[in-house]
Amino acid sequence: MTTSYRALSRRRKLWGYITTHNQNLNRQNPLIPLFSSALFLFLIKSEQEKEEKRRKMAATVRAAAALSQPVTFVTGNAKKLEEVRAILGNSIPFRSLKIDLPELQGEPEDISKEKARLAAKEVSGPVLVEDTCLCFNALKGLPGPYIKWFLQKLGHEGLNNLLMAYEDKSAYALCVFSLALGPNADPITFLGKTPGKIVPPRGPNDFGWDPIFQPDGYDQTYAEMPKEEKNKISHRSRALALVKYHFAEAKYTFETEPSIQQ
Ligand SMILES: O=c1[nH]c(=O)c2ncn([C@@H]3O[C@H](COP(=O)(O)OP(=O)(O)OP(=O)(O)O)[C@@H](O)[C@H]3O)c2[nH]1
Ligand SMILES: [Mg+2]
Repeated sequence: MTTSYRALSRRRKLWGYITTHNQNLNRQNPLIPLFSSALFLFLIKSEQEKEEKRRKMAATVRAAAALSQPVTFVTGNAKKLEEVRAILGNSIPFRSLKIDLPELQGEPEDISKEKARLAAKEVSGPVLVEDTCLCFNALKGLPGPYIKWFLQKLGHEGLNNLLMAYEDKSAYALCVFSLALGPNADPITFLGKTPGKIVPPRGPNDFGWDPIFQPDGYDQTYAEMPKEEKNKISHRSRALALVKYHFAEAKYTFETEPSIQQ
């Protein structure tokens, strides 16, 4: 076991103190040298234990930050991947894998976390997934995570019709990213939300419900906006800003070469 310079000099000081005082005290009580040596050994031992603890803690932090491979973004949705690539650029080394994972029913965060657990098992390494919801305030947040199926069955017109009986057309787009550092790690979540309203479809029809969602403060729907504009204010970019911040703080290192974006 190696000993730090700080610990050695502390020990030298302590021994110096004990021997100087011993010379005076020895004359008064012959048991004092024995007692002071025991005290010295005790202090050294507890110092060694403290150092051992410090070393273990540093190793744990290093192990937590060392990932077996770059993060894999798992999604079955090519449009999502396109946006994630555009938003992240080269800020985080990641690769992608196209799997349409089964999805749990329930709250958005739980769905996203469970997706991450499944993905991490598939990949046997660190993964990033996301789950997107479109929530209508008049319907207390529904369709929410079930928007994919509502959109498939009802289309843009049907989604507008769901709100026909309500004056309140407000809605919000919610994105929940989950990062699992490995198959047995508890996923960490990052939420991004953009408020807006549901409108009759306008703009190109190339991504989901973009044509019927008009973000607050804008005259255009997501679909009508230039991609760069949507990526500045979208639910996805807001969640990814938190993901980026997390990576900057965590300073992960990779055991294999972090080849950027496959
Ligand atoms: O107009 C849109 N603008 C968006 O920004 C957006 N993001 C997602 N979606 C759609 O909303 C549902 C989410 O379901 P979802 O999160 O389960 O995604 P998914 O199943 O397509 O992919 P994934 O789960 O494999 O990642 C799916 O129908 C997606 O196409 C969007 N539509
Ligand atoms: Mg899905």
